[in-house]
Amino acid sequence: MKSGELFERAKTLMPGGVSSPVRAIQPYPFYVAGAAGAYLKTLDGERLIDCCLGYGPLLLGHAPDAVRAAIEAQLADGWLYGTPCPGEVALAERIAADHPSIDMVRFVSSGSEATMAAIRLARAATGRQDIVKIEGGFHGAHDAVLVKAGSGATTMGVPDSAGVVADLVAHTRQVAYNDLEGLDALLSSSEDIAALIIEPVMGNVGPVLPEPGYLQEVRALTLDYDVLLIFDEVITGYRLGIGGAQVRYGVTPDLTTLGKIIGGGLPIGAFGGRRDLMAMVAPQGPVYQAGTFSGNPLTMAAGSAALGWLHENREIYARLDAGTRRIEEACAGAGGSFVRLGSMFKYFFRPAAPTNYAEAKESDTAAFRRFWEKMLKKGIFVPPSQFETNFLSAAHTDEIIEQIADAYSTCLSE
Ligand SMILES: Cc1ncc(COP(=O)(O)O)c(C=O)c1O
Ligand SMILES: N[C@H](C=O)CCC(=O)O
Repeated sequence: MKSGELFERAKTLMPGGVSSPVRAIQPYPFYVAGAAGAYLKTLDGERLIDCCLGYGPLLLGHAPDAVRAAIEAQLADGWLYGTPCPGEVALAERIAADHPSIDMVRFVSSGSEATMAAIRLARAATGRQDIVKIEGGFHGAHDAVLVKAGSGATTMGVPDSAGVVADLVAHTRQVAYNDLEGLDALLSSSEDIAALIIEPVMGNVGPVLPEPGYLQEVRALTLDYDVLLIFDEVITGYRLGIGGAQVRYGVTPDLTTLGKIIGGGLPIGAFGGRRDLMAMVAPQGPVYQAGTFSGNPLTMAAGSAALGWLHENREIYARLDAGTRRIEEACAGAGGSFVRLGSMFKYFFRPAAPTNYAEAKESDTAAFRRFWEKMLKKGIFVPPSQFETNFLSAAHTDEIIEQIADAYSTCLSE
């Protein structure tokens, strides 16, 4: 009950008692005393298998040796300089080499900052004002993208935030995922569209997967209408393999946003793209963007260590893909739908796998909540929302995956 007492104190000090809305599990969230490998240790003395993994960054699991060693080595040399550090050049080289779309990159401190800056850059480069986003796509918590946003905005039932200037969101147009006709109609309806921003695989309402050919056609349409294509790979970057969704699907956007995994578990974001576009970013160009903690040496060291490890251990992608397949098998016949891609997965309380936001929202969220509680009692922590993706990490051994599969099978049949 230590967590319950702490949450009571927290609620008097922080809105909802938390630092990010999705964490406000009712009646109270568990507080974490420590984390290692695939496990969280709660303040109440429980040991949980973690399938939330910080909402995606921890592809190597908690506190992996390779990343910890890099952080410790950097700690000895300080952790904030306010001048360039060698680590940012190394991480930029790695990211540019891995992503067909990225010639140059700017580091920021969160995925939200990355998408905000990428949109500003797209507007500046095209001289146009509107952007198109996908219904249910989540690109962080800044004004332009808080319209029909997924993640906590859907879970809490407030898809549009209070306090957002109506004139600004009037420039954010929406289209359903996997709807090419709708996209074509929207792009043809206006000459003031700067960019389409899209999670290539939707990660904040499930996962929801692209239908065959969808992303290729999105690229073709944006080229036809001369609209910039921004892939938001904050979740999918390095999660779906080296080079993320753009390599997996063979589609090269104009700009890419990254975050989560590239920081090795420390706060990060990045946006990158073609040289002619990135040359517009200050101080090289007129698009202002800045940050005290951007490219800080600690995150750069952690990020390079994580990405270096992934390069050396690429076999984990196939192993984790087999892992989510094993969990899928355990859910067969339970009446809902299982969606998975590599180490991303979700069981939807809806008979057919959703193809877009509207369909995902048809899921039985009360049934999800009952299931979530049963899983927690069995020692498995999955994100506390039907609309957040579950993850596996390299620390999830085949034995641990078997335990997860067993828990799914039992909790869904009870
Ligand atoms: C696809 C996507 N884009 C952007 C963001 C924003 O990233 P951050 O939480 O680091 O601001 C997130 C997650 O929050 C995300 O999942
Ligand atoms: N879905 C979000 C990011 O991917 C969850 C993180 C948060 O809102 O705290």
